[in-house]
Amino acid sequence: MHKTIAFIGAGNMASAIFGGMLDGGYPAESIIATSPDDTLLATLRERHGIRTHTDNATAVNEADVVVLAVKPQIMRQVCEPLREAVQARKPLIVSVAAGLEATTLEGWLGGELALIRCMPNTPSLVGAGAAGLYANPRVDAEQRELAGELLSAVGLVEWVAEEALLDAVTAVSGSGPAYFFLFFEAMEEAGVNLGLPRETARRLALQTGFGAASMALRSEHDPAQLKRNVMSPQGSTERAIQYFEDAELRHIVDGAMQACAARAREMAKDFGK
Ligand SMILES: NC(=O)C1=CN([C@@H]2O[C@H](COP(=O)(O)OP(=O)(O)OC[C@H]3O[C@@H](n4cnc5c(N)ncnc54)[C@H](O)[C@@H]3O)[C@@H](O)[C@H]2O)C=CC1
Ligand SMILES: O=C(O)[C@@H]1CCC=N1
Repeated sequence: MHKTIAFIGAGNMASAIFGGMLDGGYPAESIIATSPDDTLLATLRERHGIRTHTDNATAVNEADVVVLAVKPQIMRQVCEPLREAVQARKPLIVSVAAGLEATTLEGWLGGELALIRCMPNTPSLVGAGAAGLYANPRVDAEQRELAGELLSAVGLVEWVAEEALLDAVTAVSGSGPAYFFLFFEAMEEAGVNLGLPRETARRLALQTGFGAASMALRSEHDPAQLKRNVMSPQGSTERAIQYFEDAELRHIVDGAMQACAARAREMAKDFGK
């Protein structure tokens, strides 16, 4: 018997998760999505056959698991009206919101709850997600297993022991897809500058990213060794890697990820009031 999962908010992240779950065989009738946007909900019903509601409390009343997937900015105004429904039913709560702390969410939802904070990413849509999960002390072993199972249907799941580490997960994998998309954009542009047709440059860059990640995931060698294997002595790769090192790419990556994690911490303050 599949648990009924209600996604409160049916945007990019929620649809990436339930889209991946549906592809993995999760029954459409066990998934509910909510949004104030009727047109979006009609599209989701048509495309996926899932159930939808414009009223969030109605969805909570039917759910075993409630996934909070609205923007952090509006989380409070979405959670507070759900107090009664949530406290009556006590479903497992899973928040995918960046920054917002478990105790803040419990407060908005009217008191102590089994709550899992999850930092997923959008490649969940193609079953290649990577998510960091933190369970508050009220989550029991069965709920932990359930959340792990749901998210592992759409990719890698890594549990973290301390809630604060979710800000680091945000910097690595939550926001990470955007870094790679930026890199692909830059590689495509450079390929065009070198004379390739844009579509060719794009396909080659994307396939190379996919190939490098697939290979590294399966290899017994670490990425540093795999990189050295591509660098023939006095060859072309050596020049490119030297250019990256001289331009302090590692320092740039570290700075960008520090900034990302710092913003996640700030968001807890800005939107957690
Ligand atoms: N986009 C990403 O790559 C990631 C996003 N997240 C988190 O996921 C959450 C959602 O982000 P996105 O999906 O990107 O945003 P989005 O803007 O695509 O989706 C938000 C959805 O909430 C709906 N919504 C607005 N008001 C609502 C209400 N009162 N009740 C129910 N639904 C309502 C909107 O219709 C929209 O479909 C955020 O908290 C973000 O921090 C986490 C990891 C990655
Ligand atoms: O940019 C954001 O705030 C969200 C969290 C991780 C990815 N997107």
